[in-house]
Order: sequence, then structure tokens, then C-alpha cells
Amino acid sequence: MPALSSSIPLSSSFRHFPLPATDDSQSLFLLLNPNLNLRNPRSRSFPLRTRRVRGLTAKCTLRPGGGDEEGFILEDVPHLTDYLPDLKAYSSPLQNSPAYAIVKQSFVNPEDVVAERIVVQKNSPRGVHFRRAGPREKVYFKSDEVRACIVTCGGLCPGINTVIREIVCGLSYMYGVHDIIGIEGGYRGFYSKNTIPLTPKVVNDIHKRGGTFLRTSRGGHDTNKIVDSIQYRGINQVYIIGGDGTQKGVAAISQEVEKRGLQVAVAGIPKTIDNDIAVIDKSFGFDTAVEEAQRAINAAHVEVESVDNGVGIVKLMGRYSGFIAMFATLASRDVDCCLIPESPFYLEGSGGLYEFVEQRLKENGHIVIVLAEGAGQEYVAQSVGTIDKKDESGNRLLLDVGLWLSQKVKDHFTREKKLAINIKYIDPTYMIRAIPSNASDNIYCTLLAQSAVHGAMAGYTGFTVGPVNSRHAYIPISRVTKTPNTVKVTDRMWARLLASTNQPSFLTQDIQGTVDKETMDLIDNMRINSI
Ligand SMILES: Nc1ncnc2c1ncn2[C@@H]1O[C@H](COP(=O)(O)OP(=O)(O)O)[C@@H](O)[C@H]1O
Ligand SMILES: O=P(O)(O)OC[C@H]1O[C@](O)(COP(=O)(O)O)[C@@H](O)[C@@H]1O
Ligand SMILES: [Mg+2]
Repeated sequence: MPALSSSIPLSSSFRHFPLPATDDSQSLFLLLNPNLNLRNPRSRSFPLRTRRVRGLTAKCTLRPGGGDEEGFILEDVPHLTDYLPDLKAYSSPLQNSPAYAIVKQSFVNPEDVVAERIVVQKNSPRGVHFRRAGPREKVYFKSDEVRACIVTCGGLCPGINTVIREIVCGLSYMYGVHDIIGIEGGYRGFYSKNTIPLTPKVVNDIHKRGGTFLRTSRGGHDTNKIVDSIQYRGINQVYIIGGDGTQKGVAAISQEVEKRGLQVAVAGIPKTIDNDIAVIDKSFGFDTAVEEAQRAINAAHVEVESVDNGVGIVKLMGRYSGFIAMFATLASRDVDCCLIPESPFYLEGSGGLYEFVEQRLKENGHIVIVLAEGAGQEYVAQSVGTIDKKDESGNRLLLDVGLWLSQKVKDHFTREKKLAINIKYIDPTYMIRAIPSNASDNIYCTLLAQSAVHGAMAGYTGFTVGPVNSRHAYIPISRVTKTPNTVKVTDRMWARLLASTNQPSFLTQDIQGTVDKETMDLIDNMRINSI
């Protein structure tokens, strides 16, 4: 490990350096000091440069050489040596692992990075990259000195048990780590519950079950108490499986760990049924949930096509992001209309939902509507009174838009149109997440778990692991928690859905104020172009 040759203190919390403002509007990058020769302890070849990212300063590295390498940014994750510079490195036990015996290149080249954007143009700057996940030649823990713990937080998702299983098996079989404990019941389990010893034998079958073997909870994140417990129990690797809220907790824990100068690697594994975590390609369990949603959609379709004027309404999960509804619709072909939080809809008048339902009933005798639970919340609040209730984690509790819509459609057609309709409302919300993961999610979970283990053993900390353009990477937590991933109604995927269902786009009524300005401008443009 080369000594850091800078007098600038390295903060591991994404190593944000306060920078003077630059007046070089051509360049995003600020060179701290060209002669500084401040070297990254892991890459050993990237001189550090920084750039401003939307008002924040993020530590990035810019490759030397200029020319066609100009514009290369590495958004790096913290490492234990950032605040424990004398930490000893060891040869990775993977060197002797039978599993890796015939692999051509067992270890990830320390200079390997993963590009955030792969669709570029000839003159685009090379852009943002993340450190590629995988085994490193040097590790910063002796196997017999590791005491790892695993905790699961937030809502359920298919595949959590597979991730738990593979962290245990990965630590054990790849690195010879045998002291692994489970923290029960989410973050609060750190300070309120006993731990569970985890061995490959204990977790052997758990991937076949839904839910989480370790149980979960919302709320209860008390950073100091959690880190006290980590210290008290002698834990030095922490694997935390959870969504956006959980990942914010990962950042808080790793910052406190650093403050206390502890040699504890803290790894986040992103979990969300809603697929609302930014940067990563897709969250695990999402495919399984979309597949399971097909069963509810099929049921709705079978029901409504067997009766006169059948209206099937299926409510799927998706608090702020309509990915499950969108993908379930695209997969099904039985869905006539998909409603998501990101695309405001309206009921009455030309281009509205009632008109569309009437038209499909006339054409086909039935209609299937899929809606995400977070869609149309403002309407439900208007009719049943605004609620501002939150769960223990601070997430807004939703009103039942499915029941509300069923009632509205029924009232409209029976009272106003004098048309007897047959509503079948199906609410499979928990059914799509309380199941074991399918084969492809199982594979994905295995990769996530093993990448997290390699990262922690290699001394990285305060990171989230996940696929970026199909390659697993170590991603700074702030990047995945800053803005949730939502369906962009201005992207082509939503257009593909509209083209597939031929449903109204609901762009004809004034929806100003309900979508962000950038989207509004695009919608205005579309309106102008379509006149
Ligand atoms: N900003 C935050 N800082 C620290 N912990 C948080 C934060 N937001 C949520 N948490 C904790 O993360 C855990 C899970 O959060 P939650 O929002 O319920 O689920 P998810 O992580 O799946 O989004 C809870 O224990 C909660 O207290
Ligand atoms: O009833 P619970 O457990 O709070 O879960 C309901 C919510 O959890 C979600 O599945 C998302 O949970 P996470 O944020 O934990 O991934 C939402 O779709 C849903 O609104
Ligand atoms: Mg969440």
C-alpha cells in the first residue's frame, strides 16, 4: 500500500473535497494540483481530480493523457484505508480457491470501471464510471478475523433469502470466513434482539422460500445504537439488504464507523420491489414480481371476458414508481390501460378514462385496467379526505386507488350511462412480493451477494453494489439515494406501452403542476407538434 502523498485529508464519505468555484465554464473538472501526485491506493494509477456535480463536490478520478481520454470520470466508493492508512493488506484466499483455479483472470483488474452511459456519440465526453465489482488480489481482512453480520430492512421482495444464502456461502466457501451472524428484524434488531448464527447448512434451503429468513422492519434506525452494537459484538463486516431508505441508513452507519475509526466494512445490497433505486439496471425480485402479476392480470381477463361489460381492475405495487404496472402491462397483452403515478390521468371528458372504458366495452365487451398503487392519489384524497399518514420509516401511506377507481367507474356507468357493468377488482399487491424468486432473479441475487462479499473483503465500505449496463459495480450510496428511479413518461419505454395498449396518453387536459417542469415542457412541445 503506497503512502498517500498528500496533506489533504481524505474523507471516506465519498471523499468530497470542498473546492473553489471554477470560472472555466468549458470544463466540469477541477484539477486540485497537477503536481500533487495524490494517488488512489487501489488503482495506483489514477491521479485524483474532482468535479462539481450539481452543487456537490464529488471525488472522481480523471485519467491522464487528455485527448480521447478527456472527460473520463470515476465516481469512486470509500475504502477503509482512506481513514486507516496503515491497514495491512493480505493476499486473497481466492488465490487458493478451487472455484477460481482455472479462471483465466481470477481478479478484477484494479483499473476496470463500468460506464454509466453506454449510448454515446462520437464526440461525447467519456463520462461517469463506477469501480467494477469483483474479487481483488489483496484483501484487508484475515479470514479467521472476520465477524460478518447480515440484516434485512424495509418491505419484502422475492430473492432476499437467496442474497442472504449467497453472502453466507460466498464468505464461507470463497474466503474461509466462518463467523457470520444474522441480525433479526431490521435495523432495530442490532440493539433489541439476539443474533442468529449463520452457516451454509443453516441457510441451505432458504432461497426456496419467500420473505426474509432474518425478518424485517421499518423504522428503528438509530445510527449510534447500531454502531455501538457493531462495536460491542466485534462485527467487522456488515451486509445490509434494503431499499432507498435502508441505503441511506448504510451511509449513516459507514460515516459513524469512520468517525469512530473502526475497521468495519459496510456494504449495501439494493432491494426494492418497486425498482425505484437509481443507477442500477433493475432491482432483484422485480422480474419475479412482474411474472407473478401476470397471474392476477390473467385472472382479471378470464373473469371479465366471461361476462357482459366486464371491467377488470388490478392494483399492483408501486408507491412512487410505476415500473411493475408498466412491465406487467407490456408483458401481458391482456391489459387495455395502465395507470402509473408518473403519468397523471383524468376520468371525465374527451380523452378521459370513462370515454376509453366505454369505447373498449363497445368494441370488445370487456376491459382490463392495471394500476400502480401510487397512481391518482390526489383524486382519492379529494374524495375520501387527505391523509398524511406515514409508516415507521417515514414513507407516505397510500389510499386505496383500486377501490376508489372501481367505485367511480361503477357509479359513472350505472348512474350516468345506465349501463350495467361487471366490476372485478383484484388486489394482489402482497402476493407478488411474498414469493420465492424465479431462476433469473436467483442468479442475479447470487451475483449481488458475491460482489458485496468481494467488495467488503477488499476493504471497500459505504458502497452499494449493483449492475450498471449489465456489469456489476461498486456505486457511491449518495448516487443511488439522491433521486428515486421513476418511469420517465418522456422516454421511449412509456411510448412503447402506449403503442401496445393504444390507451389515451391523458395529455389533453391541463396537468400543469402535476409533473416536473422538464416533463411539462416536453409535453407542451408534443402538444404543439400534434396540432
Ligand atoms: N434517511 C434515513 N437515514 C437512516 N435510515 C433510514 C432513512 N430512511 C429510512 N431509514 C431506515 O431504513 C429502513 C428501511 O426503510 P424503508 O423506507 O422502510 O424501506 P426501504 O429501505 O425498502 O426503502 C428502516 O429501518 C428505516 O428506519
Ligand atoms: O405494507 P408495507 O410492508 O409497508 O409495504 C408496502 C409498500 O412497500 C413497497 O413494496 C415498497 O417497499 P420498499 O420501499 O421497502 O421496497 C411498496 O410498493 C408498498 O407501497
Ligand atoms: Mg423504499
